[in-house]
This record gives sequence, C-alpha cells and structure tokens, in this order.
Amino acid sequence: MGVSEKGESPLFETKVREGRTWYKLYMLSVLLGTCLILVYRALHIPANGEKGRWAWIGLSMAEIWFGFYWILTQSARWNLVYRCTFKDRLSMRYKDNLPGVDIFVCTADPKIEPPIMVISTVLSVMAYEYPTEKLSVYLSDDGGSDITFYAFLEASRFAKAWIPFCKKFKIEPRSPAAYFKESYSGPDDKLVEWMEIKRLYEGMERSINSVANSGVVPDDIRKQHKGFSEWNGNATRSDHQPIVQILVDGRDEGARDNEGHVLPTLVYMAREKRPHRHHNFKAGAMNSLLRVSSEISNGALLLNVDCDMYSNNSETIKDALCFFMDEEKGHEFAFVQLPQHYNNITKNDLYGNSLLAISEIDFHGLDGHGGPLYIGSGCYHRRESLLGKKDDKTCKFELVEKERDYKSTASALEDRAKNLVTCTFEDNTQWGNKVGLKYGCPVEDVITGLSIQCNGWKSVYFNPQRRGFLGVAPVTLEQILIQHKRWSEGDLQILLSRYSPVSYGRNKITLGLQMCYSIYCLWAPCSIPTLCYAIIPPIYFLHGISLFPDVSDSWFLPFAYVITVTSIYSLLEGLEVGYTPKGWWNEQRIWLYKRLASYPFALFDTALKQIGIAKSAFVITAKVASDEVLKRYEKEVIEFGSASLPFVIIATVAVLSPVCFIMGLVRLLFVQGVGSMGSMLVQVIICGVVSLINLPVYEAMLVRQDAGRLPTSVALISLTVSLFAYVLPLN
Ligand SMILES: O=c1ccn([C@@H]2O[C@H](COP(=O)(O)OP(=O)(O)O[C@H]3O[C@H](CO)[C@@H](O)[C@H](O)[C@H]3O)[C@@H](O)[C@H]2O)c(=O)[nH]1
Ligand SMILES: [Mn+2]
Repeated sequence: MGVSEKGESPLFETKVREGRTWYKLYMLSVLLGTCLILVYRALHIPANGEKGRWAWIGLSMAEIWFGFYWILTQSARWNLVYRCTFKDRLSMRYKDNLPGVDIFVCTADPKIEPPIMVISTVLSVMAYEYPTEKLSVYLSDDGGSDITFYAFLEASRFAKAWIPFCKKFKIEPRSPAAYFKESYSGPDDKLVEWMEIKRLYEGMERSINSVANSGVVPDDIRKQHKGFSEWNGNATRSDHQPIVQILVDGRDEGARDNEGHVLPTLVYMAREKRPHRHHNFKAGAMNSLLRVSSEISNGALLLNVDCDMYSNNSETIKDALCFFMDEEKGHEFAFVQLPQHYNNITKNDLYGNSLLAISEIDFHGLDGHGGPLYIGSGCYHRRESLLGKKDDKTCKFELVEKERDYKSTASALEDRAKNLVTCTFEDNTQWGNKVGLKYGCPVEDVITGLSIQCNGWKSVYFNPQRRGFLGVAPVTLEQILIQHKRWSEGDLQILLSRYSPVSYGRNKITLGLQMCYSIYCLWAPCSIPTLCYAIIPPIYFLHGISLFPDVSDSWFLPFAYVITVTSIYSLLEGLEVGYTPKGWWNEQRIWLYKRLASYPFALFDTALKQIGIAKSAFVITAKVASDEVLKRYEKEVIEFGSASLPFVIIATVAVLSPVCFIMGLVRLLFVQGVGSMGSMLVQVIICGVVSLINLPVYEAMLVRQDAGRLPTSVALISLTVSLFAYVLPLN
C-alpha cells in the first residue's frame, strides 16, 4: 500500500486489469487480417471498364475506414483501470471538516420532464449521507414554469420528513418515486413510519400531478408563498425576468427538518429569457448556476445531474471526495465522472440504451489514459477547474468551507444573484468561452471536459458496485435517433472546432486519450462506409457480380477470419458486460440504425453548420410516453409509427437485402449456374445477416396492426426503391 509523504495512507486505489495478453494477441491477428484484406483489394481491383470497379473502390474505402476506426477503438481497450475508495479513512481523517457541496439539477420543460420526476431527483440529492449544512441544491428551470416552482416548494416541505426517514433507516434509493415503486421490505417497527411517509408522498404526488395536468397553479396555492408573485406579470417560458428564490436557507437556524436537523439549502433559479436572446441551452443554465451558487453557498465541490437522473447511492459524494482529497494525487483531478445507467431498460435492452460496452469497458480504458469524458449528468467537479483555472499543481482541494456570505439576508442574496443571470450579464465576458461550460456545441459537456483536460487536469472514472445514478432512457426509436444525432453531431463538431482533440489536444493530453476522443468524434462519419457495406454487396449479388474472393481462394481466409473472430469477440464482450444474447443482438441492430438513420443527418447538419447556414440546436429528449407506447416498449416491440425519412431509410435498407437475395438467387439458378455461388458467399452472408437483423422491420410492415407499425407507404417506397436496384445500370 502506497503511503504519501506525510505518511497518510491513500484514500483511493487504482487497479489495472491484468491478463490482457490474449486480448493483445487477438488484436494483432485482426490487424494482420485487415491488412491482408486491403492487400487483396489493391491487387485485384477490376480494370477500367470491367464491371464492379467502382463498387470495388467503394468497398475498399469502407474497409480502410473500418480498419482505421477499429485501431482507434483499441485505444479504449488497451489499459483498463478500476478505482476503489476508502471512505472510512476519509471520515477518520477529516471527521466533519468537509467542503461545501453545491448540487445542480437542470430541467427545461414541465411537459416532457414532469415536475414530480424533477423533484424526486431533487429529493434524492438532498438526502445524501453528508452534513446537511454543507449541502446546497439548485434547480435551474429553463421552462421558467410556476408549476415546476410549485412542485419544488412542495418538495421543500416533504424533505422535512423525507431526509430524516432516509437517514434513520439508511434506505436506498433516496428518490421517493423510485423508492416507493418497490414494495415494503424490512423490519416491522419501520413499517408504520414507512406507511406514514408513503401516504405523505402520495398526497404530494397527487397535488403536483393535478396542478401539472391542469396547467395552472390555483390561487389558494399561489397565496402560500411570495415566490409566486414572479409569475404575476406575463412571464412565459421564453420571455421573463430573472428569478432566484431561496426556498430553504441553510444558514437559517429555523430551517430544520422534523427531527431538528438543519436542512440543506434549496434554491430555485430561472435565468432571464428574452425572445431574441440566445440562451445556449444547458450550458447557459449551468453557467448561470455557477454564478448564482458562488453568490449563495460557494461550495468547493459541484455535482451536476439531469432532472431525470436521481441519486441511487447516497455515498457517492464521499467517494468523490476520496479522489479530490487524497493527499498525494488529489490535486490532479478536475472531475469524477460516474457512469450513467437507466432504470427503465427492458430485459434485452430493446434500443441498446445502456451502452454497456462504453460504461463497463471504454471508460475504464479512457481512465487509463488520463481520464474519462465529462458526460453531463452524474459528474463531480472541482469548482475552480470548471471556471477555467489551469492545474498549476498547487490546487489543493479546499478543505475548509470557501468564503460564504453569512451576513447578508436571503433576499439580499437573491437580489445579487438575479443580477448574475440576466440576458446581458455575459456580454463581453469570457463566459461560455474561457470560463464555465463552452457554448455553441450540442454536447457542451464533452467539449468542456476536453478543454479542462487540456488545461492540465486529469479526471477519474468511478464505477461503484451500487449504481451511482439512474436516469430515464428514451423509449421510442425516434427519440434514440434524435438523441444520437445530437451526440454524434456535437462530437463531430468538437473535432472540427478549435478545441479539437487532435490539434488542440496535442501535447496537452496523451496520444491514447486523443485516440479515445476520436472514437466518439467520428461516430457520424462511420455512417457512410456502413451505408456502402449495407447497400453495395446485395445489389451486386443481384446482378451476379462478385466483390469478394471465392471460397476456394486463399484470400477468402482473411475475410472469414476477421468477420468471424470480431463477431465472436463482440458477442463475448457483450455477455461479459451484462447483455443477454438477445440484448447483444438488439444492440447490434441499433448501431446499424444509428449509422443508417441518425448519423447521416448529423453529418449533413454539421456540413451546413460549417458553411454557416445552420446553427446547432438542442432537442430535449422526452421522458414521458403514452401508456400504449410504454406497453409496447415493455413487450420489446420497436416503435416506428410514422413515415419519417429516417424510418424510410431503415426500411429501404432492410427490404433491399432480401429482395436482392431472392432475385439474385433466381438468376444464379437459371442464368449463371450455382457453380458461381462460391464467389458470392460473402455477399450472400451479408444479405442474410442484414435480413436477419431486420426481422422486426418486416414484422412492423407486414404483420403488426398497432399504432407503432410502419405505415404502408413506407413499405411501398422501400419496395419500389429495392426493385429499382434491378434496373440499375452497373459499371
Ligand atoms: O435548454 C436546455 C436544454 C436542456 N436542458 C437540460 O439538460 C439536460 C439533458 O437533456 P436531455 O434532453 O435529457 O438530453 P440527454 O441526451 O439525455 O443528455 C445527455 O447529453 C447532453 C448533451 O447532449 C448533456 O447535456 C446531458 O447532461 C447528458 O445526460 C436535461 O436535464 C434538460 O432539462 C436545459 O437545462 N436547458
Ligand atoms: Mn436525459
């Protein structure tokens, strides 16, 4: 065990995953196979005028891309590290001498982010195992909604019973919505209190939902708190004055829970919005929160969660502190990112939402190269680093509380804070550029994390046994495609921005980390080679033109080897990280769909943005769905339902393969003779796999009658396009 200079034992431990020799051998063999494939391509390129020359070149380019991209992905698998913390040492060493923690919850729309969900998240973070006088929770409401404010007010009352209950019985999770979803288990003496608090919660839930459903806050409620006066004018979502309300002032001796303990500070904030002022989405909200919180509580440690992502583990503040407060290494770290998990994933993860290969493998690999990305929710930050300070190796984590204003009254604080969140406050300042989260990128989190790492800081990936945070994953295919369009578009824009991991990152972060960032930055361009591979081989099979070596040819071996071995490896890895076999298969399908029907749009919009025609937007992911849709989701039936362009693309690619296969087979049997089958085997396999993976699409077109089926028009379009392949003049 390492001991620091001062003779203190460390607060955390880093373990390297051993036994990677086999993996590295596998890697080298695939690399060799890929090289052979490329050699084959170069040696056998059809002569000018020969059929299939352009297809050949297209496939070769795709293979070069896949090979290159595959090398990049290896960087994330090269050196996996795992972290564990010693919270008992932290407690022994520092007792209650711990820093202030400011927690930011962001919400933006009371319709697609229901207030009851938002406040359950708020309550879960209020109930952390941490000295409450050091805890402040801020809600940023970009919806500027009095309904959300009302729910928040209710939460501040319910907290008086909820926090002592959580701490007395040490319950998990501490989101009341999640907790009461489970039926009661525990000793009898707890049951009475459990029932009582459940009754309270359900009462609150009813009131909030009825106000939310009616869309207006009734007058008798408005009289209960002076804060509602902010909505007396004609404040709307996109046009209102700055609002800052301290609902619970932790400095106030009277602000106590039912057991007499101090309550955490609780602040509602809706930054000023004006119709013609761009508000920079979540990044703008976060920067406002940074300023407001520095005025009110000024905690040294920050936690950011999305409104749907509740804390599922009440110990993670202390875990994070084990990294920041470690005597030897603590000063290096800017942020500690926890994985994002979801509590609404179906058994076989229908839409591949859990991205387990990323959270269980990739990010441990990134940690081995200097630290994971900042991915928005579930991330602990050191305040200075987020404010743009460079790591000068003297940044000892502030143990004692930072300056906090104990003299001013709450309303004086509110007034000062309001001035910090006006539309004009950031004009002619470095906010959004050198200070705070970066503006102008749909993935404000990733670009901000990268620039922090380029400032000399490291980050940590902490993946505890008990999940740290659980969120709501999208439940329709359309939502997934939209979310991934935002992500892939944002990541690609980072590559093209002045903060590019390739150029700006040079000599600032390690080569390994540069490669890891590129994996995500290049999601969008992967769409083109995937489209090539899904379309070209079937069409050429239909026309009887072989694009791959004959089975009897020894050049067939590298193709067979690379395809088989990487598929088997992918399956094994999927099972290792926790997918069911079907879940793995679903995830393959979703990757295909993202590459066919989400990333191309990201590519297109990025191109428009580069030439200055478009501006990037942030489409918020819906966290609610109708009962019908939910029922289908729970039965693992893919939701289509409309004739949108992405679905037309998916359907067309899906239909093309079997159509080409059947027509091509007929041609083989009657025209060419089955003897030429051997030279077509790879193309047949591609048609077969694409058809198999698309079984749900055929079902959605031909069998299903529910509202989530594919409209007949889509079926007709896709069939027409596929038949068109028959008359396509190939050269
Ligand atoms: O103008 C806006 C838009 C969004 N949000 C909030 O940002 C969060 C994330 O939005 P969501 O629609 O849920 O996006 P996701 O794709 O689920 O979010 C992931 O990706 C985003 C970047 O694309 C990050 O901001 C998030 O933290 C990360 O969890 C939510 O709490 C929103 O309320 C705002 O506060 N203001
Ligand atoms: Mn979300």
